[in-house]
Amino acid sequence: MVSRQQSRQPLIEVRGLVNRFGEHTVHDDLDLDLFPGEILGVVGGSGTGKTVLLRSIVGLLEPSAGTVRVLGRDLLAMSTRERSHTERRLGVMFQGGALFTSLNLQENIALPMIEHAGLSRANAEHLARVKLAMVGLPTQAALNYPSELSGGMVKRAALARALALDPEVLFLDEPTAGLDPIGASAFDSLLTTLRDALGFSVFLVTHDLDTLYATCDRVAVLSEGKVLVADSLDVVEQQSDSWIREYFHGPRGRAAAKAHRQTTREEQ
Ligand SMILES: Nc1ncnc2c1ncn2[C@@H]1O[C@H](COP(=O)(O)OP(=O)(O)OP(=O)(O)O)[C@@H](O)[C@H]1O
Repeated sequence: MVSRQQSRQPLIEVRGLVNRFGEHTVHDDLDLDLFPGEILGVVGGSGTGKTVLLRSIVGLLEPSAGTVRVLGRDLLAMSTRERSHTERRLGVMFQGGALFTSLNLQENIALPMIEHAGLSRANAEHLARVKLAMVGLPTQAALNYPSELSGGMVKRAALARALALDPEVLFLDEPTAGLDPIGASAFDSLLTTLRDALGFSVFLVTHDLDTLYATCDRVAVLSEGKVLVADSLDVVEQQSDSWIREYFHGPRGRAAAKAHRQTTREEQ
């Protein structure tokens, strides 16, 4: 796996981030960077604030303090117009997909193109069919409604929607949750293939160890309100922190690492 971040300006720069809900401090002076072209995995125990961090970066949640620079600009200091322009350069795939159940797939994916890029309905639906093909869905699925699809197909459709406006950064929140191992592994391959082909960067919140090993250039571990470490898996695995040891060196972590090393050997 290629590490692409060296000596590049980060696309996303989070500095001194604080997020509080009442008495509960979720982030306390958190720093994190996302570099061009990389897939950054974000992990941590339940409730460590992975989703809150994602929401703070994409502008869905106003942090209590700190700065978030997105594509070189301070998100919180932008005018509403600039902010909405910047937010269009970010694609987000939420947990569960969040597709509109009353729209078929091509309508779901065309919607952001009509609303934000001003495309005609016909052009948007044509492009939506291209996006659906790009994520590996059969042509006829364009006219299906989300309820008519398998979990794996819904995930692919949600990915197509996140890619509708050709984002520079893609944010994924637990994209393989609920998929069987074969479906999850197919999603991992799709993600790396699309990243290699289109060159976007990925902020990937996940609990899925196989996904981490199969896709990530770097992994950031959240703990006690901060990023404990953000580095390659080889480095992260070696940290002495108890959660990291349990996560990466427990039975599931060992199995994922072993499977990854075997796949890497077979590919060489
Ligand atoms: N709008 C909100 N109001 C109050 N508390 C919130 C809000 N959003 C998140 N929280 C709290 O912030 C903490 C972090 O939530 P978050 O969903 O980011 O965790 P997470 O690391 O993504 O967890 P998981 O791995 O279980 O999905 C949780 O304790 C949650 O209850």
